[in-house]
Parts: sequence; structure tokens; C-alpha cells
Amino acid sequence: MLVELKDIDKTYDRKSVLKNISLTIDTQEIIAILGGNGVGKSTLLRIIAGMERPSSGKIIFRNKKMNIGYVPERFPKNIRFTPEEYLNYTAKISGMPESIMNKSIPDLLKRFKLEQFNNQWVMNLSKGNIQKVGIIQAIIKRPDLLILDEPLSGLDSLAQQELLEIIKELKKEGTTILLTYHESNLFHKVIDTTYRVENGVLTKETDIVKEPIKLLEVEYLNESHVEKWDEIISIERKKDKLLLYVQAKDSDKILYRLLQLQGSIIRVVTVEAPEEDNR
Ligand SMILES: Nc1ncnc2c1ncn2[C@@H]1O[C@H](COP(=O)(O)OP(=O)(O)OP(=O)(O)O)[C@@H](O)[C@H]1O
Repeated sequence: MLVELKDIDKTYDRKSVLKNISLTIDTQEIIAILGGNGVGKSTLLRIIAGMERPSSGKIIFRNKKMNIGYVPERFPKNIRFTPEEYLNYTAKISGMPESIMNKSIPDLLKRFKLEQFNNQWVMNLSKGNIQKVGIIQAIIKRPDLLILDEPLSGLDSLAQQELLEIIKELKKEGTTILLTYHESNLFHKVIDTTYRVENGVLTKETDIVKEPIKLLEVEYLNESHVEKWDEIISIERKKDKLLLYVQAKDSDKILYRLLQLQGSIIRVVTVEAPEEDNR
């Protein structure tokens, strides 16, 4: 057990938002908290991150000095530093050794394609790029627990893919990850446990059957045509080919659309159950 929530209630101005929530988070687990708008997902994440107190209930952390990385839904916008200055500054404050800082900050700026903005203030970047700075800030310290509130919002598909890869790497290194998202299949393969918040109550989704996945390999097709299709779990580019992963039940529909777009289908294969993999 890394964190345990016991009977957490949260009330704002007599409005009950979270009711009697109990949850155990294990080491190296990736947990998704899903639910409609305004159901209390962000409130729950803020409570676990220690940014807000519950009205009643208890949170027990495995150790008192747990390193938590938290990326809010909206990262503060008014930062008058360049991304690198800001990340160096916050890493220094959190006591990170310079040798690690000097390697991991330029590395992550590059992975998220932010090096090109190194002569601009964070406040002048786009929403997605500001979000990336927030994500980097939370992950450079290799947290025990990483909390991401809607990390996909505002990120383009390349950055989303990069984030997915980073999440897999962090898990391998021992990080536990808690996140929320809307309408995306991107995380489907890496999520260990999904919970839903509804009317303030948290329930575990136990009956999600992991469906077989098909890989569709296509040529002569622009990624922008397909990246908005909800049925696509993930997209990879390999030279001039696109590798599309879809649930088996959606593959005929997607193949039909690809042919209409004059894409050339190279192969269609059923890949094994969509568990954590080493692609
Ligand atoms: N500081 C606050 N003061 C008063 N009410 C609040 C506060 N923070 C959240 N709320 C209320 O609590 C409820 C849950 O909000 P929260 O942001 O946690 O929901 P959410 O599930 O994250 O929503 P979304 O998906 O739209 O981000 C909302 O009705 C919101 O108005």
C-alpha cells in the first residue's frame, strides 16, 4: 500500500461533493478516476495531493516524506521565466541535485519539443505547451506518486504519445500514477484499475473485459485524418507508415474509412491482449 483513503467526505458550502470515499493505492499501480463534469474528480486528486483537506476522513501515506508530483487541470499561466529557467528554479527549490537537473531537464524539454521555446516566457506559450511544462515539473523529481488531472487536454497527439511512453517508463521505475481523463482510449493499455465517481461516490470498474486489439498498418495516409477518430486506441508512425491500434470490434469500420481516404492497407493483425507491452 502506498496511500490509503478512509471514509473521505468533502463538502463545499454545505454542498456534499465526495461521500465516504475509501481507496487503497498500491505501489506501481496506474489508476484512472473517471466521471462526468463536476462530479468531484479534481477535488479528490487535490485531497490526495495534499493541496486540500477533506471535511472528514483520513489519508494514510506509507511514509511521511512521500514525494508527490501533481499537475493540476490548469497549470498557472503567469510565469515570467523561460521553460528551462522555471524548471531549474523549481527543481532547485525541491532540493534536486544539480547533476540530475542538468541532465533530465534538457532531456525532457527535448522529448516534449519545448527546446525551441527557450527564449520565451512560459506565460506566452500556448495552453498545450504550458501544460507540458507542468508535466515536466512534476516528473523531473521522479515522484513516488504522480497525480495528473486531465493531462491530455491541450496536448497534440505527439505529446500525448510521449506522455504515454513516459508514464510507462515511470511505472517501470516504481512510480504510482493517478490520473483523470475524458474521452480517450490512449491510456486503455496501461491502466491497471479504473474507478468512477458518480454522485460523490467512488466505485471500482471490475467488469471491464480487455478486448483483443487489432493492428492496422497503412501507407500513404496523413496522421491528421485519423487522429481525431475516437475508436483509435493509439497511433504510431514508422517512416511513411501509420500503425493504428483499434479494438477488434471497430476494425472493419476503421478499415472501410481508411479505404475511403485512399489509404493503402499493408496488413491487419490481431495483437495479443492489450496489456502492458514492450512495443
Ligand atoms: N474551492 C471550491 N469551492 C466551492 N466549490 C468547489 C470548489 N472546488 C470545487 N467545487 C465544486 O465541487 C464540485 C466538483 O468539482 P471538481 O472540479 O472536483 O469536479 P470534476 O469532476 O473535476 O469536474 P471536471 O471534469 O469538469 O473538471 C463542483 O460542483 C465544483 O463547483
